[in-house]
Amino acid sequence: MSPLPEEEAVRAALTTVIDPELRRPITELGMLESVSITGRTVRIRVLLTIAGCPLRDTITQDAEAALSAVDGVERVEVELGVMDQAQRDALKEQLRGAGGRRGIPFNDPSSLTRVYAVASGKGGVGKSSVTVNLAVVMAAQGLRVGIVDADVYGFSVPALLGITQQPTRVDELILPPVAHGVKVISIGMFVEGNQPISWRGPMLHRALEQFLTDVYFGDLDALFLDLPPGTGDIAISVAQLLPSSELLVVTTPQSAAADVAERAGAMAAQTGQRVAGVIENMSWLELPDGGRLELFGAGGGSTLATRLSATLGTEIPLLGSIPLDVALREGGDAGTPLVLGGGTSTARAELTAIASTLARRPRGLDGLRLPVSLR
Ligand SMILES: Nc1ncnc2c1ncn2[C@@H]1O[C@H](COP(=O)(O)OP(=O)(O)OP(=O)(O)O)[C@@H](O)[C@H]1O
Repeated sequence: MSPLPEEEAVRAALTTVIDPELRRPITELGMLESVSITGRTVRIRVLLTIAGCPLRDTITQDAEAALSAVDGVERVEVELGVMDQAQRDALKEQLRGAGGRRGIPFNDPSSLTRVYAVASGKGGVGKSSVTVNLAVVMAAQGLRVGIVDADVYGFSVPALLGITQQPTRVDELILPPVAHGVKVISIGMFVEGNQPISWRGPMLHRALEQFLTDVYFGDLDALFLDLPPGTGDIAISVAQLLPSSELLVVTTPQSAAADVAERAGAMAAQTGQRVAGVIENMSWLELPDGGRLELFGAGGGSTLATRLSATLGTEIPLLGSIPLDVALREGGDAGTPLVLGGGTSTARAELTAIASTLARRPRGLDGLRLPVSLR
């Protein structure tokens, strides 16, 4: 018969129970109120941030599983409670840093998060599909990744990632849902059903500012912003609110699409943002005989990269060319991005290669920019 469970082992096991939204061990977040061991029975009391915490069952199950695996434990009882205001304040202070620092954490000089604003000239070129696949690949590679769906009129990121859960609010702090390892916030999570949004520029600016200030992303390696197509208010707000963000410009190979995308990329000359590169999507369709059908023509991506390099006076790379792939569209419809599935495909390989290139780019302090004003 195994020896009776020891408190040290029980507490060690609890460090593996991660709060699904905050993505940190419950033991570090002030959520573990008490542990008691009587013979082979372990009782713990866990404090949730709010009463209706949607992930209470996940936390309970994870704690039960972790404790059951401890030597000598035969019975586990998990009791749930709710933090009081003082405990919530302490948690918020811990998450935000001493003094409950407000402001956009990605602009902090110590932030090492690479911020990529994904832009396109025209709509429907696959900007959102590319964004979610890149983010999911990076998360699968072990990076901490977030997405802000800033495509206010055509928000689609939650559906592409299969998210139906609402963000949890801890007072004014918003905890983003996590899907496939990626923290996601979208304006679509704050509107009823499929309501159209008819906000004007200043409201959009404030909404985006609130996302960037009040949403707790924690330390991220990469943050993607899915912009609306074109060079509208949101693109300008992103440049103002996140001056160190870099643009990724998505286009199809069609020359007309590349022309429009050039305007979106060239905006960087006015905002002082960098362009991290061009991504060509829907580049060709692979035929059953192995041939390629260039449905939308050819060369738009490399033409765009060349022209942006000339306009901006710096080398802008074509990061990759992603073919049309039925599985990519199906994965989006099902909420399970293509890159998660098994099997091989050129689209998957290209997305993975682009994500690796972006993940390798260091974000040093030289990447920091001072805020610009375009008004
Ligand atoms: N490489 C691809 N192969 C097959 N289908 C694709 C590919 N890229 C995107 N699609 C499909 O094309 C449609 C448009 O893609 P998506 O919504 O990602 O574009 P978008 O540029 O973000 O559009 P918008 O900005 O107008 O919302 C979707 O149905 C998506 O599944």
